[in-house]
Amino acid sequence: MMQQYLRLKAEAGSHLLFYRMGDFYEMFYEDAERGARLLNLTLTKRGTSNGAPIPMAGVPFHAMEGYLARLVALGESIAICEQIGDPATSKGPVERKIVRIVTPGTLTDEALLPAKADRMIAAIFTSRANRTERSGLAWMNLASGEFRVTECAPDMLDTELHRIEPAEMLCAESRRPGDGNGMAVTALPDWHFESDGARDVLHRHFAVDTLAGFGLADLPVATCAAGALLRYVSRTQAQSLSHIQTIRVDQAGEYVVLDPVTRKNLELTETISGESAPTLFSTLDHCQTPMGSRLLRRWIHHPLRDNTPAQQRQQVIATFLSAPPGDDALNALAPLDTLRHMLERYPDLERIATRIALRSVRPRELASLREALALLPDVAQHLLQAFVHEPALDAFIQNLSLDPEIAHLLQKAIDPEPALLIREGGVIATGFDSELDELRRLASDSGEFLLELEARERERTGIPTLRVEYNRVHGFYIEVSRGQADKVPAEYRRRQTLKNAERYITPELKTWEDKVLSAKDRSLSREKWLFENLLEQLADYASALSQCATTLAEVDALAALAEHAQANDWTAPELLEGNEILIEAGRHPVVEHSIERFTPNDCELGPQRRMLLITGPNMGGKSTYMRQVALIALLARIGSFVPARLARIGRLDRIFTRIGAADDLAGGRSTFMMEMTEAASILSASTPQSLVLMDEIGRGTSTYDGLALAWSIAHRLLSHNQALTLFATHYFEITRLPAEAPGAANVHLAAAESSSGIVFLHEVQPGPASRSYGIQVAQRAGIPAAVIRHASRELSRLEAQGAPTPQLDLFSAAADADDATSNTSEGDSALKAALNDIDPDQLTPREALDLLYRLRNEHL
Ligand SMILES: Nc1ncnc2c1ncn2[C@@H]1O[C@H](COP(=O)(O)OP(=O)(O)OP(=O)(O)O)[C@@H](O)[C@H]1O
Repeated sequence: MMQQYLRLKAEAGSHLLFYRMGDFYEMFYEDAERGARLLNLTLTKRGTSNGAPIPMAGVPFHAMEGYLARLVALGESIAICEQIGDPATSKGPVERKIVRIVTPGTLTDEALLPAKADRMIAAIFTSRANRTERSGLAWMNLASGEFRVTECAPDMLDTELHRIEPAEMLCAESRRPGDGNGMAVTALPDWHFESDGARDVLHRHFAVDTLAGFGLADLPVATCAAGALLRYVSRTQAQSLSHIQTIRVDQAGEYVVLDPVTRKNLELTETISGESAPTLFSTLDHCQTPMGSRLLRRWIHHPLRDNTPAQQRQQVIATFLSAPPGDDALNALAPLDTLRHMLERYPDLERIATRIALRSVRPRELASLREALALLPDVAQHLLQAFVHEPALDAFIQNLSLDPEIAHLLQKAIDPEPALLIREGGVIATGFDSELDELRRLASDSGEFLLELEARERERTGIPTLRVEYNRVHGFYIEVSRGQADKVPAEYRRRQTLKNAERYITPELKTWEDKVLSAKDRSLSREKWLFENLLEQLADYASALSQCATTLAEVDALAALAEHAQANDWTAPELLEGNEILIEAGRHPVVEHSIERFTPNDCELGPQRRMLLITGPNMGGKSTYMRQVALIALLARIGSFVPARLARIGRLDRIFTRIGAADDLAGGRSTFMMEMTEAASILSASTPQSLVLMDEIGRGTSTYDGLALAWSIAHRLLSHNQALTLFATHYFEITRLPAEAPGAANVHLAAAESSSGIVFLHEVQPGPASRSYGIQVAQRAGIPAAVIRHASRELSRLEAQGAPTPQLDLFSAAADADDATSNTSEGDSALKAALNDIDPDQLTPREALDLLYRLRNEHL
């Protein structure tokens, strides 16, 4: 057996091997040690190898899913090996085979997948193409069948990976990145990425001779990544990947680029501290189905640059909101609410469709699919009748009309309440197959025959206590008490002797038993065969089903956005072609829920007013204001309504944020270094179509260095990048920038002082703030009164001394100073040389006086 194990382990490579033995999956050697440690299992021993005991650890087969989920969450991959031979007929160990490989990125099992997030697997490859270094990226959502590729410059790879958020990343062995960024990294042999081989894998899968039809002709590096990815994923699945039907190219420029820092700072789907709520997604996710939630999450991470698709979504939301409630009192729900109630009853159709394609769907999923399909016409009907005519809704209605044959087939084939697993039987409905019905009747119709036999035998033998019974070990038997045993007829054969009774079998009972037991076996295998046939038939509908699931997800996500817009008084933003952002009475979409009275604020940015310098006290609301502007712009770009009285949002290519940094200790970079790295990337990549958020740049170093840097960065953004910028700062000196540079304007968050301390008004007003109120804020934070008094005295002293205000243009000031110093030192040395040349003892008093005058004239 160990030989067989070692052969399979060699096949499994670095994956943990779950080796099926009876009711357990066992792990051996290092796998056992690793598995026991990760899963907290008892490590035992089995046999020896070279005299040393072999470590072993196992999990019960019925609990495998839970253990797999835990291992996958830890980034492990597992090869599952099953017994495929028949133990009764095998000589030596039963034949075993690796039937499935579970890796973090290739999950399709409901139990292992998060309901509200996609699990992607990606492959990256960087190589030279047309004399420039390019990075190719291919990614797949195995659970939905989505397969995409893109190419980018190598320095954008990290940004692209954060957009996709793969759970597992494949790379070439020789180009393994140092840090997986929380993803499980799997290195593959370099030749998997080799161009001809990769192309070949794709050609064979899609049964095509050229990839030009998919738009891959100009993406040679991405093609290599796509081939390697498809090869890897096929190996992990026992079934063909027939549901991967196409490959889509993500065009550069399709989405507003959000770098990893910005996704984090804006708390789109995760808070800065790593929680899942409150985030923009958790606030908006009123979806009724898991596939709707997943789509909404994808939308939030993929704001659109083009206005048209965003406007289409907006239009549907507006249509959902404009329909009045029904007339009759019984049906007083607004059509949107009715729609959402209908969606509530849908299972995860998207994933069921995939498991149909992979032939791994469970009987109960088919039952829920049957119920869901019965509801489809109602949803389509409702979309048609309750809302005004709208082209996008027409397309939805069309996609929701599936071939009725599939519902019909499920209705006929699947039992109203099917068993959990096909191997238990009880999945195929009565009436679907006459042979199965007959076998089932034979297998279960035992009651009457046995009663009749018992009555007949009692009468024939004259033993009134004679009983016909069954147990699993001995099968059917006739039991007679010991005292009556001498009365049994000659054809009774003894099966078992107990203390007080004898058990017999008769030829008639034996024949009947054989028939029943074999009928049971035959009915189970007939049922399994019928189920497999059914899956084959259903597989033909998998792509129509998945199309229908996508449509339901879209309807659900749009209905959720409509619901949120209605409940929170959001408005439809106007999407413009130019680069401008105009917001009236805007609110922060997440913070407005955690605060009783949120103060709305305006924002106006455009070609003539590209930068707002935002000042105001700590806690005044600067960060909230900046984030709310970015989030409103982002919401507009995903096609949602926005929290504002009015919003006009132009096209954006990127959103950048540089908001308070935490030390990147793991990456070995200090706060200041992080701050400057982020600022550097903004200065190098932002354009007039970018929205840039800069919060307190420069505060991580000494005052003058910080101020000088902040000033110069603001200046550069304004004059060179010309990006739409919100620039919050505590350096009041910078508020003089608008006087020098047109295109910048000062605003401040207002605060007032009252007898009980400072009051934050959270209102954005024109002009710079007059003071910083740092000491008042510190007082509110609970700094001891003695310290506050001391600080106030110190402040008055500094103000009285007229603490030097640094020159604004510090760099040129420094340069001037440098010049001055160098002049002085040159003068010094000339003076020194002149003095050195003098011999005072040789000078008359008159000559000494003349020399003194001369030196003064020359050197002062
Ligand atoms: N528009 C608003 N209406 C009501 N409350 C607000 C508003 N904006 C911010 N706040 C509240 O004020 C608090 C401080 O806001 P924020 O962190 O944005 O201030 P800040 O000026 O950036 O402070 P710091 O300079 O210390 O970072 C927030 O936690 C929020 O509760």
